[in-house]
Amino acid sequence: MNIIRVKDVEQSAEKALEIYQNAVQHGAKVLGLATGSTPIPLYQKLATSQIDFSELVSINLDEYLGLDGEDEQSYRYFMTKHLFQYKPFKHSYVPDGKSEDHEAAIKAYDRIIAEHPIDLQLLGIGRNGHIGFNEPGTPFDSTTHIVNLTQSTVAANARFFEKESDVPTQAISMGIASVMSAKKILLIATGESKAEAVAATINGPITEDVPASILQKHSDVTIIIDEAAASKL
Ligand SMILES: N[C@@H]1[C@@H](O)[C@H](O)[C@@H](COP(=O)(O)O)O[C@@H]1O
Repeated sequence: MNIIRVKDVEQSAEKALEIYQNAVQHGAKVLGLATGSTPIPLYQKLATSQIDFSELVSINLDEYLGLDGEDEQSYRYFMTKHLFQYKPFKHSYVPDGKSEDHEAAIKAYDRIIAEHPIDLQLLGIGRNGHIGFNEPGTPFDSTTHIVNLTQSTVAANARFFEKESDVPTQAISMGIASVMSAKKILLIATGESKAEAVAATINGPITEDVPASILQKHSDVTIIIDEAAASKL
């Protein structure tokens, strides 16, 4: 694991931008993307950068179940708002949260991942160590699947909704094995609320109780953390 400690959120985004510029210059064709508040400063820098994504494919980690791409709370909408409207990709895949046939949507997404091997996978991390929507206890060999969100995750994501009861309780998420199949992984964590999850991910045992701890087994992981997120290392 390559740990990059930075002073603050601004520096985390600057460092992450360098990694994207380098990856695209070296031929990256498929970018695995994440949502949540952590990647927003990076997306702002990518949106105003000189990088051309029009020949690249993006594959998002997850989507709430029951929301379609036009719903302002959906992750497809989030990605369009923060990145795709400024920097269109050749194709941007986001799991289908509105499919009537979840099994078909899951199989279709696994096929997309198999046909478009991810060169650089961006991750945030949940306060409980989840990656994507892979909550604690998710098998490390999981591929795309339907997840039941923990109360901690629903509460943490409620800030984007009118009220907590509006937060979907299920999602469709790339599995941990899907994430680990990426050639390169970049995890960004900022803020005190992630300090415990970061410490468990970097120094803790590899356990399904902390989904991100599996990253210790990946050959090319970079973790960018600010001082607050590094405070329990
Ligand atoms: N599905 C997303 C994750 O991909 C994200 O990493 C996490 C942390 O979000 P934030 O960066 O807002 O703390 O929230 C959600 O659960």
